[in-house]
Amino acid sequence: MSKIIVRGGKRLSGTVRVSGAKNAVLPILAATLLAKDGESVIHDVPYLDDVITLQQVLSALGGKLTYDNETMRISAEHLVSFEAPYEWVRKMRASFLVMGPLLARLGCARISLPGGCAIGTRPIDQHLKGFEAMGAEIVLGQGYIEARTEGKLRGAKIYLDVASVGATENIMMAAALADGTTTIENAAKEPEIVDLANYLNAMGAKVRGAGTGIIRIEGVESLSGVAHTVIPDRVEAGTYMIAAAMTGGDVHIEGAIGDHLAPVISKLQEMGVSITETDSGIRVAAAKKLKSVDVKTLPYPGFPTDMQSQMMALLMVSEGTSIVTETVFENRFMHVEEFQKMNAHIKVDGRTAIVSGGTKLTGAKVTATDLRAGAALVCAALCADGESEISGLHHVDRGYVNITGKLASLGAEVYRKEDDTETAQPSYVKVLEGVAAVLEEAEPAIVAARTQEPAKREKELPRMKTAQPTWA
Ligand SMILES: CC(=O)N[C@H]1[C@@H](OP(=O)(O)OP(=O)(O)OC[C@H]2O[C@@H](n3ccc(=O)[nH]c3=O)[C@H](O)[C@@H]2O)O[C@H](CO)[C@@H](O)[C@@H]1O
Ligand SMILES: C=C(OP(=O)(O)O)C(=O)O
Repeated sequence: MSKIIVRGGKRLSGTVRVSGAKNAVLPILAATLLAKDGESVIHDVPYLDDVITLQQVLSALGGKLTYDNETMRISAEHLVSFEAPYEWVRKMRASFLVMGPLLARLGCARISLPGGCAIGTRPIDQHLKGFEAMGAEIVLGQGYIEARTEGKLRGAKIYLDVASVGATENIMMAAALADGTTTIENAAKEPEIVDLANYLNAMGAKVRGAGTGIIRIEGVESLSGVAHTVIPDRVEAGTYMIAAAMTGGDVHIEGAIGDHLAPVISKLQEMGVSITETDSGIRVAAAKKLKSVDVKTLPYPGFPTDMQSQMMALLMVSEGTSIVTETVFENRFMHVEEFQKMNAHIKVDGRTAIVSGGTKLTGAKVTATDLRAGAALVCAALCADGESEISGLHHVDRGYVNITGKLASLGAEVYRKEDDTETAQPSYVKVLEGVAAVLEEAEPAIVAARTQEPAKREKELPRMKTAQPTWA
C-alpha cells in the first residue's frame, strides 16, 4: 500500500504552481467528442488518474489521443462505439459526462450507472430529465443506462431541481448540437461551467449565460476541434492556501484566481489570515493563532464542498469552536474519524460537525476516505506533532498532481513511499489493462466499423460484446 509520510512542524514558504482544474478538464475532454472535424488541443491538462481514465474512455469510443507535456490532442472524427462500461464509470463518476456528447453526436449512448460513492448517493436523475425533455428515450437495465433519439435532439426548457454541476454540463453539451434552443434554469454557476461554455463556443457552439442561473444554448449544425487552455484548479489552490495557513506559513499560489476562491478567501480572512491577490496568483500569510469560524457548504458561489474537509483541518487547530454544515453531499464527514485519530475534537450530528479548536494534533496512521479527505489529512499532518502516514492514495491521485513534491518544495517534510508491489503498477497501468481487455472483446465490431464509411458508421454503431442491448 502506497503512503504519504509527513513529519509535522515545518512552516511552509515559497511559491507553488496550481495545475489545470480537474473539474474543468473532465467535461472539456468529454466535449471533444462533439467535434466532427479538426483536432482539439487542450492545454494545462493535469496528469491525474481521472484524466487517464477519461483518456481511455475516449480512446475506446474511437477518439485518437496523444498526451504530452500537459497538452492533450484529440481527434474524434470517427467514433466507433457509444458505450462507457462499468470498468471506467466505477473508477470515476465523471465518465458519465460522455453521455450528452454521444447522444448529440450519434443519437445514442450506453453508460454504466455511476451509482453512489463514498460521499453520498449522487443520483443522475437531473441529467436524465434533461435528455428526456430534449426527446431522448431513456432505458435502464442490467446496470446500464441507454439513451437514444430518433433524429436530432430537440431544444427544450429544462428546470433543474438541484443546481447540479454535472447535469448542467451534460445538458449543455447535448444541447450544443440540438435542433433549436435549450434553456437550463437553476443551472449550476461554477467557474468550470463557464470554462466548458467558453470551450464549446470556441468550437462553434452558441452558449449564453454560463455562470448565471439561466443558460441558453442555441443548437448548431456541427462543431470543430479547437485549442483551449483549462482554468487553474481552484480546489487545489484552496488546499495549498489551507496548508500555508495551518503552518503559519507565507506561500504564493501561482495561477490561483481570486474570484473563483472568493468564499474560501473570505473565511480565511475572517480567521485572521492575510490574503493578497498578486498579478500572477494569491499570497497567503498566516500568524500562528487563528480564530474559529462557522462554515456552510453551498453550490457556487457558496463555500465549496470540495474544500470542506481541508477547512475542517484548519478549524481543528484554530482558537474556539466552529460549526461546519455540509449541505451538498449527505455523507461527507468520513474524514472526521480519521482526524480523531490525530487527536481532533469533533462531534458529528447529521449534516453538522462541531469542531472544538485549539487542539495540538498528533501524528497517526490514517486513511483517505475520499479525494479531498486525503488532502485534508495531509494538511493536518503538516502541523501535527511527530510523523503521520496517510494511505488510501488512489483517492488523492484522482485530483492532486504531485502533492508531495509541491509541498516539499515549500519546505514540508513529506514524501511518498510506494509499496514495492505497486511501484511497478501505477494505477493508470491497471486502467490500461482494463481497456485492453474490453477492446479485445470489442475488436471484431470495431474493425468492422472501421471499414465502413464514416457516415454509415455513425448510424450503425457496433456494440461491444460486454454490452448487452436492452432494446432488442
Ligand atoms: C467532476 C466534477 O465536476 N465533480 C464536482 C461536481 O460533481 P457532480 O457534478 O457530481 O455534483 P452535482 O453538482 O451534480 O451534485 C450536487 C448535488 O446534487 C445532487 N444531484 C446531482 C445530480 C442529479 O441528477 N441529481 C441530484 O440530486 C447530488 O447528489 C448532490 O447532492 O460538483 C460537486 C459539487 O460542487 C463537486 O463536489 C465535485 O467535485
Ligand atoms: C467529489 C469530487 O470529485 P468527483 O465528482 O469527481 O467525485 C472532488 O473533486 O472533490
